Amino acid sequence: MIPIVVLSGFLGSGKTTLLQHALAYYKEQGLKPAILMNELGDVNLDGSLVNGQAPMKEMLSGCICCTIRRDLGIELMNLAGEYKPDVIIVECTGVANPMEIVDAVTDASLYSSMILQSVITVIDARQFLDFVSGHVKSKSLRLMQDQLRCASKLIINKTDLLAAGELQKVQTFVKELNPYALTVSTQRGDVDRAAFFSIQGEDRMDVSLPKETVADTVQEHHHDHGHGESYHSYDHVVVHTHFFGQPVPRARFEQLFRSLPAEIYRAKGIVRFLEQEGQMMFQFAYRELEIIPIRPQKSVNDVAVLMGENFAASEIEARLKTLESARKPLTRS
Ligand SMILES: Nc1nc2c(ncn2[C@@H]2O[C@H](COP(=O)(O)OP(=O)(O)OP(=O)(O)O)[C@@H](O)[C@H]2O)c(=O)[nH]1
Repeated sequence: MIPIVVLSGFLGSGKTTLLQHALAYYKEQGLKPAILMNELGDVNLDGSLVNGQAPMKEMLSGCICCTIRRDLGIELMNLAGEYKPDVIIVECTGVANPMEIVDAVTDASLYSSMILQSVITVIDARQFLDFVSGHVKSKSLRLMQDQLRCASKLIINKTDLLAAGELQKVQTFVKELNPYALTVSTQRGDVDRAAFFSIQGEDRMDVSLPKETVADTVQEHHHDHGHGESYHSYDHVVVHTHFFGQPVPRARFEQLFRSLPAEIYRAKGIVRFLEQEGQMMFQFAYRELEIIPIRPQKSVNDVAVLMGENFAASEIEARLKTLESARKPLTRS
């Protein structure tokens, strides 16, 4: 039986950061992990963060729920067959409905030797608190709650971004929504690795979810897009991909992210700056921007992927284009 560990959590909550801890743990234990990543955009940037550490398959797409329903089981079996891993970690896109993933994994376990080990959900503590206290009006609160409810293990992450006293509030909300999960509060997903990633049988999640619950939730989250197939209702989520044709001025790039509309929760990508040599990876998660120099082993595109709720992609595109029209003054020696 190959145990399957599902990493769930809203866009930018810290799943890939947690995945790094999981990979380190399995390595220490002498275990061979494999990874299945599902990204919302059509470029997988998280993949480049874990490249080479474990065999990986990617499922890239726009309409993730359908891809998941159709292909997740097949991809899991391909991974199992090709690499004979000791454990498979599934990192789902931040807008995946975890119930559907649990359902797909349990389906796969019916006709192959796999078993759902755990569903680990990561929460961005700051974002969650803003959502539940109504500071941010969002359809995504419902999704966050679903992700939280179906977890067997819960990580309240990014506690460094909370003010004094706020952590307790988050913990109370979380406990109300899911009193059963093993719950910890962390910075950068730094959990007790054995407790969270162990693949011992006795630690295994009970997969016998009442079927009606799954069916109800799935049904509730489905509707017809008018092209013959049903998709879940998180279709208010917009993904915009922009490929940069040239380097951009760093200060204006940072300024653009400081002034993004609140509906854009998450962005990531690779960019070159006029003032600096080499490529940079940037990560924008709930209003925080990080920029890290990278040295990719193979050539990678300069690209920005932005995700959020119903934002005007054309406006963002225009702003990114304007950024690109800035030129470095020619210096002659
Ligand atoms: N301040 C702070 N930032 C964090 C913490 N954990 C992760 N981050 C940052 O948050 C950003 C998103 O983290 P990821 O691990 O890529 O999040 P993710 O859930 O994999 O993102 P998606 O795959 O896009 O949904 C990165 O810039 C991380 O460095 C934390 O505890 N505190």
